[in-house]
Order: sequence, then C-alpha cells, then structure tokens
Amino acid sequence: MSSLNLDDFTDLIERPDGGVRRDAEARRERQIVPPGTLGRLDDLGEWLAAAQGAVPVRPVDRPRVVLFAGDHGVAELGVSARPAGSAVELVREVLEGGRPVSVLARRLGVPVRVVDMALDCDPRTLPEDVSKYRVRRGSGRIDIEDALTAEEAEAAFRAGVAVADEEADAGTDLVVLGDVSVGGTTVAGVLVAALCGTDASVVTGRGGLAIDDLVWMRKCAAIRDALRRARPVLGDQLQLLAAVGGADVAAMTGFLLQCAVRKTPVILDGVVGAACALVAQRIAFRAPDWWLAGHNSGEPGQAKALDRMALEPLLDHGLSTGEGAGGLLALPLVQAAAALAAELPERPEKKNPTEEPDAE
Ligand SMILES: O=C(O)c1ccc[n+]([C@@H]2O[C@H](COP(=O)([O-])O)[C@@H](O)[C@H]2O)c1
Ligand SMILES: Cc1cc2nc[nH]c2cc1C
Repeated sequence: MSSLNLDDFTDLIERPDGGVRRDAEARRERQIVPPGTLGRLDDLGEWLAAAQGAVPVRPVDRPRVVLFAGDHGVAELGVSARPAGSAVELVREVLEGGRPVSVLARRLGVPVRVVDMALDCDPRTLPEDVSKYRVRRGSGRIDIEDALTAEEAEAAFRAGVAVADEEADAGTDLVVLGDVSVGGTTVAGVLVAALCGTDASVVTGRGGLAIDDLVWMRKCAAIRDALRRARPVLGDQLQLLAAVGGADVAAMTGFLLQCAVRKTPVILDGVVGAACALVAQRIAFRAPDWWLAGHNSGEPGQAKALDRMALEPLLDHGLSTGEGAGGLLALPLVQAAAALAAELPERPEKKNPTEEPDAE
C-alpha cells in the first residue's frame, strides 16, 4: 500500500461551493419571509445548499449516526467514572437500543453504525461487521507510553477514511459523528491542550459520569503528563495521534477528513469529536467548512476546540452522554432549515417598474 501523505488532504478538500451559496442567498431574497427572519436557520439552509452544491437545497433523507468505539489505557489511572476497559458494555447497550442515542435514533428513523477500533474485549463477542476495522485491544496509557505504534496509527486513520468512503458510496447524505470511549475525554483534553497551547487545567472536564474532585485532579495530572509526551510531536499529526491519541481517535480524524473530501456534511457531537476535528484542521485547514457543531456538551476542551475552528454549537442542553446523542439532537434543526429553504414559496415576480402604470 502506498504510504500515507497527509498533505494530500489539503488539495483534495475543496470549500463548499461559493457560487451555489450565492444562488441560495439570492433565492432566499425572493422568498415570502424576509431573509434573516429565520435567524440561524437561514445560515444553515444556505450552508447546506453550498455543501450539497444544489439550489434549492435537497432534504437530508439518508442521515446516519457513525460511532467510533475504543478503550483507552489511561482509564486505568481512575480518570473516568467508568471502569477501564468497559466501553464494550456501552457499545452493547447502544446496539441493543438502550442508550440515549439509540432512543433518539429510533424516534428520528436514523440508523446507527458502530465501528470498533480498539475495544478491550474479544471481538468474537460482537457482531462481525462492528469489529472488522479493529487495530488493537485497548489503546496505550498515554501518560507513560504511546497510544499506538506508527503502523497502528496509520491503519486506524485509513480505517476512518474507508468508513467515510463506504458511507458516501452508500448514499449517506449527512453523518452525525460520535464516540464510545472510556477514558476518551482525557485523551481529547490532551489533544486540545496540545494544539491550542494551553494548560491541562483549562481542558480538564468532568467526563462521562460527573467525576469528583479527587478524580478530577488525577485526570488533570494525567493530561499534564501526556502533554509532555505530545509536545515533541506536535508538528506531525499522525505521530501525535500515535503518541497521545488512540485507535478510535485516529480513525475519527481520518473519517472527518475523508467526509470533507467526499463532501459529506458532518454534525459533530462532543469533546472527542471536537478534538479529532482540531487535529484534522491542522492537516487540512478548509476541512471545518464541512462540519457543524451539534451541541455544547459542557466539556471545557470542546468549547476551546470549537472556538479554534469558529464552529458555534447549535444546541446547549447540558447533554454529556457522548455517543453522538447531542449531535443527533441537532439533526431535526438541520432538516428543518433544509425544508424551509426549499419549500417556502417565492414572491410572485415583480413587474419591471418602467412598465408599471403611474399611481392613480
Ligand atoms: O461529548 C462530550 O463532551 C462528553 C463528555 C463527557 C462524556 N462523554 C462520553 O463519555 C465517555 C468518556 O468519558 P470518560 O469520562 O471515560 O472520558 C465517552 O463515551 C464520551 O462520548 C462525552
Ligand atoms: C454558516 C455556517 C458556517 C460554517 N462553517 C463551518 N461550518 C459551518 C456551518 C454553518 C451553518
């Protein structure tokens, strides 16, 4: 296989079509409700039209939730309210329909795809298609060792690219991207702090199930230690993902970039996706143009990362379950924006003023 050149993504990723965006704005000017009166839904509708390259914008008919799953060795330090290596339990609950994302997906009629990249369990206990891209069993403990070897990082990144291609080829017209990852918010904190040049305390949040002060301090120390390991490799994003990322995180980064290449819009969920998006932005600066921030999850690292990418969360309801639930909650808003942009009637054409009879 040819070696992976991340620089290629800069050329492969185009901006959403500016001409189409102007056409969408012009159409909006002609609609019976004055432009701007739909607030952010006006922006959303025009953005989606530009992403699709179509005016009027097409409905989002074939969305999907794609969740990348993995365990993180750093959870052994007791930085999560969940036991290390227990992400598979969440994955089973997602697949069985018992997690918040499962309920919302049922209600909205959206399929959920789970991609196991590094769960700490026997892959034979999961459906075959879930684990076909797995690169290892649990990622390394990033405070003292690399999360992945260089080969594993590349394989995980390529898996994400492959999943994005599969989705685009299957006709998925929008992806809600989420993660199922015990220890994942610690890893995300490290990536965000490293790329934003901030301190551990700035990005250390309360994680999945709110953690107490002692656990918070351990998490902060783990992020500080991993940050030391991150700094020497900040210039090489694949090395960064190997040093302080994880297989799920590397895959999400490749996935986000390839979705931008394939012009598939993505709604981001929480801090883990935001951290991957930040790594992806370093690789290809135009990539964030293809993403929406679904919601504010309350994690400080997420806010920091989104701010860097000038992405403003659509919703803010304090959802911190991860698993794409907050991103999925924003999907109906995007669908509403598309429907309004496409279906509000245009005003009848004004006659040319020179032909108009004089006022009586
Ligand atoms: O999305 C967020 O910002 C977010 C905030 C807190 C927790 N989570 C979810 O909780 C899990 C990781 O939590 P933790 O505390 O083990 O790092 C993982 O599945 C995340 O998706 C997600
Ligand atoms: C207006 C707008 C600008 C964006 N830039 C990146 N994602 C975006 C999403 C929207 C809606």
